[in-house]
Order: sequence, then structure tokens, then C-alpha cells
Amino acid sequence: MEKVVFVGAGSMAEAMIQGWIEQNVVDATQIYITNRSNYERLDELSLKYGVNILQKKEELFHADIIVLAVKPKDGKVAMESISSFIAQNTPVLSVMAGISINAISNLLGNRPIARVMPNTSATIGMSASGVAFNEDVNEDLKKQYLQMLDAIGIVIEVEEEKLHAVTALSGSGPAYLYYLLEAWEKVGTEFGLSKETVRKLMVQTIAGSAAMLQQIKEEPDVLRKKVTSPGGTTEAGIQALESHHFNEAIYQCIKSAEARSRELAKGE
Ligand SMILES: NC(=O)C1=CN([C@@H]2O[C@H](COP(=O)(O)OP(=O)(O)OC[C@H]3O[C@@H](n4cnc5c(N)ncnc54)[C@H](OP(=O)(O)O)[C@@H]3O)[C@@H](O)[C@H]2O)C=CC1
Ligand SMILES: O=C(O)[C@@H]1CCC=N1
Repeated sequence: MEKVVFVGAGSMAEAMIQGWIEQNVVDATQIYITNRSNYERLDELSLKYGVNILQKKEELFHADIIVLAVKPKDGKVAMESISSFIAQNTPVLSVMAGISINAISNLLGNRPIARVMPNTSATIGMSASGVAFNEDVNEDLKKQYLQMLDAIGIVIEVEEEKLHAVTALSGSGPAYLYYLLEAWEKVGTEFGLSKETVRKLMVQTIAGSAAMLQQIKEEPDVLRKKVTSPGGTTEAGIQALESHHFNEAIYQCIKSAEARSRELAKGE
């Protein structure tokens, strides 16, 4: 991989750039970035990671891979602006939520396309990514794509249709956990603990629970029951979650996010 061009240099692009550089997947000198108008951001990333700023669109002709990392609403304009500058077979990797492979090939022509749904934990090599490929991605390229995605976390190949669900679950997932932590910090400080103490306790609680699920191959409900003493504190807590319709809230959360991904796919 000689030249990787990011079209859109926002937070997801930065997460991937940082992950790829730190995991030695792509050298900073091989990465080129471009934005619509935020040149300060390009300077910032260039200074921080040593990546190159794309000077003119003609340079896209020499790209080995183009990463589309603009917001879904900007996808059409961004693709139209590069379509006449990219070589016939240059592979495209898109992280745009909801924008289908079909929509991408309609604007950029038939070519190898990977649609990826990473999450921001790519920054530290901990993304949980889903990926779908079109039929123009041959086995060698698929291997290369999977290696790149593996370097920023774990990656699971799914049917394209299922990327809506992946987006709603693991794409948005970090935000749900941060939101939960915000709520824990609010209540913990109401009980007189400092925010720092609650943060330390609960971040370790999240990390420990995730590690338990990974290392001790037991179902979440089995692990939950081991925490829950009859008539104890956890039972009281879970009962409160149930009476406040926790399951329904989570169901609606994922359903709304999945539905929004489908709307984005229709350009709404
Ligand atoms: N953030 C997340 O957790 C995740 C995001 N995604 C997906 O990643 C994509 C990017 O999201 P995110 O990084 O958060 O968004 P940001 O808003 O942080 O970044 C988008 C970037 O795209 C640039 N841009 C917009 N229009 C164009 C254009 N026409 N040509 C070139 N660059 C352009 C913007 O530059 P300027 O400021 O100059 O307009 C901006 O730097 C989205 O499609 C999202 O669905 C996927 C998984 C997780
Ligand atoms: O909120 C969004 O649309 C993007 C997709 C997944 C995470 N962030």
C-alpha cells in the first residue's frame, strides 16, 4: 500500500490514521488527507501524525486506496468532486454510515468497494468493525482490507444489509457506554463520591466485565446471576431497571439507530 488518501479528515479518519500508524499498517508518509474547507484541521493532523495534505485532486490518480470518511450527508458531493480524478480500478473503503455500495459505485463507477463500520476505539486499536465487500474485491484485496481493519481492532464480515444493525450496535456503541458512564458519575457524585473516584471505579468495572466475557466463556446472564445475591443490592438495582423498562429502552435505542441508518441510506 503506497498511497492511502482520506477524503474527509474528521474524527473517524483520525481514529483510523492513528490506529494504522501505531500498528505499523501504513506509514504516515503514505497517508494523504483532504477536507472540504477546514484546512486548519489538515495542518493539525499533518503536524500531529506526519501525514501529507493532498495538494491537488490530480494526485488522487496515484492513490492505491481511497478512504471515504465524510458525513453521510456530504457523501454525494464529496464523491462527485473526486469521481473524475480517480483511476478506473482504485479500491474504495467507505466508513460512511448508511451509504450503500450501490450508491458508491453509481457515483464512482464499478470498482472494488469495502463498506466498513468501525467505531472510534480504532484510535487505540480497539475498534469493533463490521465490513461488507462487493464482488469486485478479489481474495488478495479482501485479505489486505481485513489486515488493515484487524490492525485497528476486531473485524467481522457481514452481509451489506446487516451493516445497519452493526452501525446501531457497535458503530454507535461507544457513545451508549459513555452516556452510561455520565449517568453513573452523576448519581455517584450525588452520593458524595468525587467524579474521579466514580470514573476510576466504573471504567475498571466496564473493562473488567468486558475481560470476563472475553476470557471466561460464560453467557452474560450466568455472569450476571453470579453477581446477584438473593435479596441483595444487585437484585434491588435490577428490579429498578426492570420497573423503569430498561430492556424496552435498549430495544428502542438500537431500533432507532438502525432505522436512522436505513433513512441515511435513502438520503433522508
Ligand atoms: N464518529 C464515529 O464514531 C463514526 C463515524 N462513522 C462514519 O464516519 C464518517 C465521518 O464521521 P466523522 O469523522 O465523525 O465526521 P467529521 O464531521 O468529524 O468529519 C467529516 C470530515 O469530512 C470533511 N468533508 C466534508 N465534505 C467533504 C468533501 N466534499 N470533500 C472532502 N472532505 C469533506 C469535513 O471537512 P470540512 O470540515 O472541511 O467540511 C470533515 O473534516 C461518517 O460518515 C460517519 O457515518 C463511522 C463509524 C463511527
Ligand atoms: O452517529 C453516526 O451517524 C455515526 C455512525 C456510527 C457512529 N457514528
